[in-house]
Amino acid sequence: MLKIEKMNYWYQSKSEPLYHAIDLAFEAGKLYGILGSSGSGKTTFLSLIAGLDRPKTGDIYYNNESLKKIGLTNYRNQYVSIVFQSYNLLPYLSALDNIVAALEITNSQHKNRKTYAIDMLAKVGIDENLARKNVQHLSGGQQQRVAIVRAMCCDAKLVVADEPTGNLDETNSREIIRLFTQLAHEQGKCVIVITHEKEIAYACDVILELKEKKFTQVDKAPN
Ligand SMILES: Nc1ncnc2c1ncn2[C@@H]1O[C@H](COP(=O)(O)OP(=O)(O)OP(=O)(O)O)[C@@H](O)[C@H]1O
Repeated sequence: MLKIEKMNYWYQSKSEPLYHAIDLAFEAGKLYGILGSSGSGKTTFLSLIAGLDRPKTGDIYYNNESLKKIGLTNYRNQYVSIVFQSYNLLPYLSALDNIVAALEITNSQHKNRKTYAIDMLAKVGIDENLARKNVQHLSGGQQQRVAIVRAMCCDAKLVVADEPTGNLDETNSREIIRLFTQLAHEQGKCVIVITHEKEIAYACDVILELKEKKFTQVDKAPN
């Protein structure tokens, strides 16, 4: 689904590139965990594959089409969903209205967007009563579930998440990873999650570690 060829990036203020030219591929239906020490370039990598910034060299292909050709705005609107550590929900709106707004922005074809949003929220344990509350009154775990429902409802086949469990306790973190696994295995999406937590990474189908400017696949420890 996503192919990265000879990609590199550097910040103007830094004297050297962040990576050795990256060649990497991500498939649909799989959950990927990305590990790496602080400052290794994980968030920058995610912003490049999410189309928030452009590689300085090399290219990224979505279903064999270059992002340069697709256009970054088009790519972000249609093909990719982003889940942040800080949830990034629209404040002052209810969970329900957050989902309906996302369905409107992405021009979802669902006939009754409100009913669809209520059904989807119920699937992650947010009942209608809770769904009608201002999101700021929900707990961190509940807000992150709303953010994941937003990714689930949109047609985007690629979901990228930056430390989605960073602010959550163990129980909520497990639940979030379960939802990501569902997105990959049941909805056939390609889900790429950056995490500091080894347990989260080990729950993924493929673990990649960014170390010394290179991505290396990490073998899963035997159970
Ligand atoms: N806007 C920027 N301008 C200049 N340098 C930056 C900028 N953003 C990040 N950097 C630097 O680029 C390097 C990679 O940053 P990045 O945030 O991608 O790393 P990370 O692996 O996600 O780190 P963390 O795990 O701490 O979030 C770091 O040295 C960081 O200081």
